[in-house]
Amino acid sequence: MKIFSGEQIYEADRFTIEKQGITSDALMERAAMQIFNWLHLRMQGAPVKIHLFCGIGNNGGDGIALARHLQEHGYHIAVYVVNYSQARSKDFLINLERLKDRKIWPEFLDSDKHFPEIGREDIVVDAIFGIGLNRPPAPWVVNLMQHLHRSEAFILSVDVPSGLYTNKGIENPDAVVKANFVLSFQAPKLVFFLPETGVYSNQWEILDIGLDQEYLMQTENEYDLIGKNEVLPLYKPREKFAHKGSYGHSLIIGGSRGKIGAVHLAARGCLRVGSGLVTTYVPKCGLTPLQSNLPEAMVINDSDEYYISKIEFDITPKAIAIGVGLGKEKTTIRAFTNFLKANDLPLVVDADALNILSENKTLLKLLPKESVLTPHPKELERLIGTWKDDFEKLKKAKAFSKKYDCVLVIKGAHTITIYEGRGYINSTGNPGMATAGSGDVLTGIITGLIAQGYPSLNAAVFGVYLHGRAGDIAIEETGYQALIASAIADTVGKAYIDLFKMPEVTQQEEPQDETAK
Ligand SMILES: NC(=O)C1=CN([C@@H]2O[C@H](COP(=O)(O)OP(=O)(O)OC[C@H]3O[C@@H](n4cnc5c(N)ncnc54)[C@H](OP(=O)(O)O)[C@@H]3O)[C@@H](O)[C@H]2O)[C@@H](O)CC1
Ligand SMILES: Nc1ncnc2c1ncn2[C@@H]1O[C@H](COP(=O)(O)OP(=O)(O)O)[C@@H](O)[C@H]1O
Ligand SMILES: [K+]
Repeated sequence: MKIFSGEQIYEADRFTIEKQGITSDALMERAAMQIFNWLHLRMQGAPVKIHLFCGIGNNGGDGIALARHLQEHGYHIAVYVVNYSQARSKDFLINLERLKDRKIWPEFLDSDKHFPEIGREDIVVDAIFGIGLNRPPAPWVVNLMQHLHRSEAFILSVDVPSGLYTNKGIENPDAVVKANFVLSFQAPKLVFFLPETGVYSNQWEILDIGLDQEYLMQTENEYDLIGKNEVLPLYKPREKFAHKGSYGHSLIIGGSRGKIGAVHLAARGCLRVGSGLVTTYVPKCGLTPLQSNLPEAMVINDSDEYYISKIEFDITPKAIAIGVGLGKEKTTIRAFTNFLKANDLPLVVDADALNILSENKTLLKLLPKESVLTPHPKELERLIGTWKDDFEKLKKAKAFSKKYDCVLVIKGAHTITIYEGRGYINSTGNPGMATAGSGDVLTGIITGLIAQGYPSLNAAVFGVYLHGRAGDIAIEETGYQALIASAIADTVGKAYIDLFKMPEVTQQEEPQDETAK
């Protein structure tokens, strides 16, 4: 699903209004109607008090129009205009008049002297600022936001949590509404997925307000949200007459004393994703545990007992993973450097191999084209330096990916894969996956996909999706806390099967055809 910038949404607005020959307030009416329907379906007329806090722009206009619909359906409402500016938008004013015509008189707030009382069981609609925020809110508006939070009422934000910019980070964490739910128009917003801003949108849903499909299809976007629909076209089916050689030989290089498990987990993910053959390359101490616990994987031993000291093998893998459990012994750094100088096979680089690259940046030039790098946030910082906010992080990540022609997989709650100036935001996964070794499993999965012939970018995007989906399916049995990395690997099969499951359709009563009786 495409994610658009603020400017693109405004442009889509203009385009739609012109092409469909409608007024801008008709579009606002659609938006308000959609929110009303959403709420009405869930509340069914319940006598809960709904407090609507409306700014003076179009976000506020949506709130004011929503208030009218709620009132018309008998809901118990209180409307407040958060009067932070005199520059009221045209459609806000139109809707304010419509409200007054129905004898609803909003309370105007313009200082923190008299904030209304809000009960814990009430509902707050936050329509203070939308995507038009362009400077910090006034201190009294910040106090109002805190007042909303203190009430502990359920907060439903219209379009975005008020106080979030669409194109830059947060200046003051108190100046953003923490929404329990966000109803966003037409397309998800990038801020829902970034770690600093995503925490303000606990849950979100998209409401289709009928913006022009042609515009939406043709407009080039920088970020995509990756779900089942996006990965299905990447999937490569298995051929009837295939043999294990058809699906690639993966080599996983890593491990050190006490960290052989990381290689086991990567190899397990690699096998489960379908790599035809998997060989691990580990120090001698890894031989017995690997052979006893993961008989499907082959083992090549380094000459050193505890650390990788020389990377030499006589197989020709289709893809190589390097770094899991590797450590940073001097001898290992030397071995890794010599390996990079000689290697031209596709690489997935993780963990300590990334840290070695960060400390020896000249080595980055030795990476084969389209190598996949899978840093978690700390490893990313070591690679690209610090950032002032998530937007700068993405900018730096794109520059880095371009400079070294690599696919950068920024791991997190919503892992973002960066390549050729574009970002692919993953939609699967859960907090149960914040567990030791889950990143190692991902490394193995991506490597196994490359070995099967997936191009690096597709392997990264698809691999991240499958890994997250496996985690989501696995927690149905384990819950968040008890999920462990090997279970993620072992559930990859179910994640594949799930790709081809149709979404469950709720049974709807067919309208009776009288003539058929
Ligand atoms: N296609 C869609 O998705 C549709 C979207 N719709 C809705 O429109 C919303 C966007 O509306 P919007 O452009 O009027 O901006 P909004 O966020 O209401 O801000 C109001 C104005 O306040 C100002 N301002 C900014 N910061 C400020 C500050 N700190 N303190 C004081 N003032 C500040 C700034 O104006 P300025 O003063 O800079 O001229 C700004 O313009 C969108 O989120 C959605 O809810 C639907 O109605 C229809 C279809
Ligand atoms: N809250 C979360 N939601 C979804 N996925 C998560 C979450 N926390 C971690 N993950 C995923 O788990 C993996 C953790 O990787 P990493 O930090 O390298 O762990 P390790 O080094 O222990 O293997 C990443 O793929 C990340 O995206
Ligand atoms: K809002």
